[in-house]
Amino acid sequence: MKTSSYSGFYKLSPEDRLKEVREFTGISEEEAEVISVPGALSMDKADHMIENVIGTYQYPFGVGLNFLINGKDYLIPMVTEEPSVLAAASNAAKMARDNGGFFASNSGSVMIAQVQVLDVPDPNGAKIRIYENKDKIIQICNEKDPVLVEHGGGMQDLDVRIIDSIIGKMVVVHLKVNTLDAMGANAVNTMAEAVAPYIEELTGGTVYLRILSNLAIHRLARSRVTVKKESLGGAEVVDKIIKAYAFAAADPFRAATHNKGIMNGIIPVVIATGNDTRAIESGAHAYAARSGQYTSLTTWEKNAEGDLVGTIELPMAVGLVGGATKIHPAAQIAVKMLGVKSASELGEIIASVGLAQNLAAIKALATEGIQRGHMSLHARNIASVAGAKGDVLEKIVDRMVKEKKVRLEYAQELMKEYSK
Ligand SMILES: CC(C)(COP(=O)([O-])OP(=O)([O-])OC[C@H]1O[C@@H](n2cnc3c(N)ncnc32)[C@H](O)[C@@H]1OP(=O)([O-])[O-])[C@@H](O)C(=O)NCCC(=O)NCCSC(=O)C[C@@](C)(O)CC(=O)[O-]
Ligand SMILES: NC(=O)C1=CN([C@@H]2O[C@H](COP(=O)(O)OP(=O)(O)OC[C@H]3O[C@@H](n4cnc5c(N)ncnc54)[C@H](OP(=O)(O)O)[C@@H]3O)[C@@H](O)[C@H]2O)C=CC1
Repeated sequence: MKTSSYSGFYKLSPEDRLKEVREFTGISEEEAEVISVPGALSMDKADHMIENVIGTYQYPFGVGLNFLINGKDYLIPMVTEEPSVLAAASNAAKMARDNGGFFASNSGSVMIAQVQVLDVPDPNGAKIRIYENKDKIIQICNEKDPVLVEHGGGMQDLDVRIIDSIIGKMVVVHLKVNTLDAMGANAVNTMAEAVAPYIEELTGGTVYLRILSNLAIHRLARSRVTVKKESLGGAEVVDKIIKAYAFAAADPFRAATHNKGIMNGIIPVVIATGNDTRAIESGAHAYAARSGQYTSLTTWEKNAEGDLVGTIELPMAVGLVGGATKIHPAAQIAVKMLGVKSASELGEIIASVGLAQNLAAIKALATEGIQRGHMSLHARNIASVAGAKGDVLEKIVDRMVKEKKVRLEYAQELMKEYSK
């Protein structure tokens, strides 16, 4: 495998796929074993990750193909339980590839920590006193993380907000911290706790919560793609995709499902690289609702040539140091497979996968419907649950898809028929 583009990859055996992946990514035989041999996460490691450990739990690990992002080829490590997701991502990346793939960027890696102050006698005066003493606040925070500062990060700026609430006015300080290659939760929470007494001194109030915000508006990942109308099946398909997008942009009921389709691509990469899925989900959905109405995380429009232009922008608090990324052996292989040099680069890739995933889903929805592609792959799941293997499994899948009866009872009925 010389590039991330590989037609018919899915027809290979899992062993042959891994050989191809090794050739492209340069992972060693021992590293490959970490993902191919069950039990890579030892009980000892697991016991150090969470509490009350009694075992480990496995998910399939696959690769998204055909991705070209900022002119570089990537094989995307994806861990998910849902059939058709990797096929769909690879499918969209293949269509995008014909026209240069994805172009991604980011807004930097600044996280927000919130310090909530109550019972402030003069909130407006307190706000200005906090701004006046910004340098001292920065100094107190940065003393807590010399390593981050040494690498060029640390607290850089702050915002002060006065919020009306059911218990009266509260002053909320946003510490803006460049956490570089860390997701940053631990780093910013430590700073927020350290600076709280000084904030109380400045405001005359009482500090309550000191915690990061997952609405990471200063840590956005962005990606765009232009797909030739010919790669999509013609101008009519472009129009249909734009109509599908218009529905999501206008209606929160549809936007929730549209964005779920985006997360179908995003979360598997977040899991594979050992990052925090809840942080990414909450950030994405809060960002989608920032105008007051929950809406689509992507946009789709037509350019002057009639080709389809898609964009995505969302908070992307992922890290390469800290969290599970540095503990889970498979997460380290996933990061190595990507060959990423910074957390921002990882964020750009993840946003591009989300955009690709959305394209595949809405193209299917706007044309033939989701069931043919999705259900034909889901059928393999159902046939397997019914106990089918090998040739019999393939025959049962074929029958269920052709007869449009992808149901467990029918798979069981066919199982009986083929076992006679
Ligand atoms: C499923 C496909 C890709 C079939 O699509 P197709 O047109 O039958 O595919 P194809 O045979 O023309 O193949 C095109 C490429 O797709 C990939 N591909 C094709 N088949 C496989 C496979 N078996 N295993 C791995 N990869 C596969 C592969 O890269 C292949 O290139 P090739 O290798 O042939 O050069 C298409 O129908 C599709 O993209 N569907 C979208 C499916 C989807 O979005 N699934 C997510 C679950 S549904 C959901 O949860 C989200 C949703 C829908 O509700 C979101 C929303 O509402 O917006
Ligand atoms: N609301 C939320 O989302 C919350 C999430 N979490 C969890 O927090 C975890 C992530 O915390 P995080 O702070 O990222 O992890 P860590 O605290 O483990 O790692 C970050 C630290 O690594 C050190 N470091 C070394 N090299 C670098 C570099 N190049 N760039 C940045 N930092 C570097 C820094 O200093 P030093 O060595 O001095 O530490 C930095 O503070 C996740 O597991 C998440 O689930 C926790 C609370 C809330």
